[in-house]
Amino acid sequence: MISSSSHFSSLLFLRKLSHTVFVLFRMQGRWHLSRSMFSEYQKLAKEALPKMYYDFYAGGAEDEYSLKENVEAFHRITFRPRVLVDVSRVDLSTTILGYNISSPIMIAPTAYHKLANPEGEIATARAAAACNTIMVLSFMSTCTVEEVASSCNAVRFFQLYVYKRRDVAALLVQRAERNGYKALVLTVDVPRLGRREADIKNKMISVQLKNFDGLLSTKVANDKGSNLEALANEKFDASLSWEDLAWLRSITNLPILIKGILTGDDAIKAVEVGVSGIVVSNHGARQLDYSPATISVLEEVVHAVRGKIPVLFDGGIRRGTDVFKALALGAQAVLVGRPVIFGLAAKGEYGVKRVIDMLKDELELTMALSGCPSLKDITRSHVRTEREQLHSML
Ligand SMILES: Cc1cc2nc3c(=O)[nH]c(=O)nc-3n(C[C@H](O)[C@H](O)[C@H](O)COP(=O)(O)O)c2cc1C
Ligand SMILES: CCCCC(=O)C(=O)O
Repeated sequence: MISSSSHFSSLLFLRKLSHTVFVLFRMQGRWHLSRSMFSEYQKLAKEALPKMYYDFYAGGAEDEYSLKENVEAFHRITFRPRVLVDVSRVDLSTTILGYNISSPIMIAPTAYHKLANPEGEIATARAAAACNTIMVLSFMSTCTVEEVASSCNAVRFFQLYVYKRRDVAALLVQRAERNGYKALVLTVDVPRLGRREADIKNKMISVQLKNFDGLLSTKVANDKGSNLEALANEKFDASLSWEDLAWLRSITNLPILIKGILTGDDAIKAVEVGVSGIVVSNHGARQLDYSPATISVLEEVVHAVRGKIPVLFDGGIRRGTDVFKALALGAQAVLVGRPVIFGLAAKGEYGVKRVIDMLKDELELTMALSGCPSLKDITRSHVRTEREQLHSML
């Protein structure tokens, strides 16, 4: 059904498979969603994608307990807002490893963007540049390190998996360094791939990745289950350990961040081996099911690190209020995974930009309503965790 209004040149009411009704409206030659909520982008992505790809992007490991918890644990944290603070200007800008970005919302490394949109990681990188934020390019990207580097001037970090073929990892690190990537993000929570049951049922494909052309084959084709799982279990080096950080440091001058820390103990080890930062992450609940919701362990990690290195955070960020909560509990910035992919699948580069802008707008409003004109004004006492709520009832 199409109608028009005095405000918008045209309106399109859509009734989705679920019971939600929302409105697409055309303004200044572009289509916009009336309520640009994550769930609406997720629905659009679901409709746009073949089931196999949607399930790969959306899914988690086994019972998907952690997948739900990553999101729901945020719902159990409430605010302690302050009033009568001048919030006529709210400043979201920050600095990560010395790079200025417009807000503390970065793009997490996620594999296979061309399965979501033909432009793949190039579209995502251009959106990152337009939003003036940092994109972490996945080791398993479908566009090459060089293609993404030459597509835009976004500050880019490179995520690293270490294959048994260490020479391949070393070569990719050199290529990233040569092409202006500013840091390495070593992902440490995939000695083997988690059991993702939808991918097993769908026989998820594993395509040849251009980054590895002439080096090794990443294409697996059997019909025994997830080809991606077969690939990871064949190629990834499950012997990788803390000692190997010395090897990594010996082959690069880039700062190294470790992604996949969930305990204070491991955070202390990360500080000891001299990395430049850590990312508190359970890999979007795709690896070890029943690992804790990441927001529930952030504070433990922050305490262990004692301000020695920056702590970044990912997992379950769907709203600006979630970003605020993570910052209040000590994160320097957050990374978002699925929201970016759903934006990309629904509307390409524009969709990624919209998703990031939506989170930024929501964060700005949350800061204004909590009495925080800048990020440094956000403190631990602006939130109330579930534990604190339970204590106050005793
Ligand atoms: C489809 C998909 C692919 C991913 N691929 C990678 C990857 O290649 N490397 C990596 O370090 N993390 C990968 N991750 C994990 C993300 O970097 C991030 O930890 C997670 O998505 C954050 O949770 P969120 O999706 O709830 O924002 C992937 C996550 C998803 C959903
Ligand atoms: C084989 C690894 C695939 C990318 C990844 O890290 C993920 O799907 O979570």
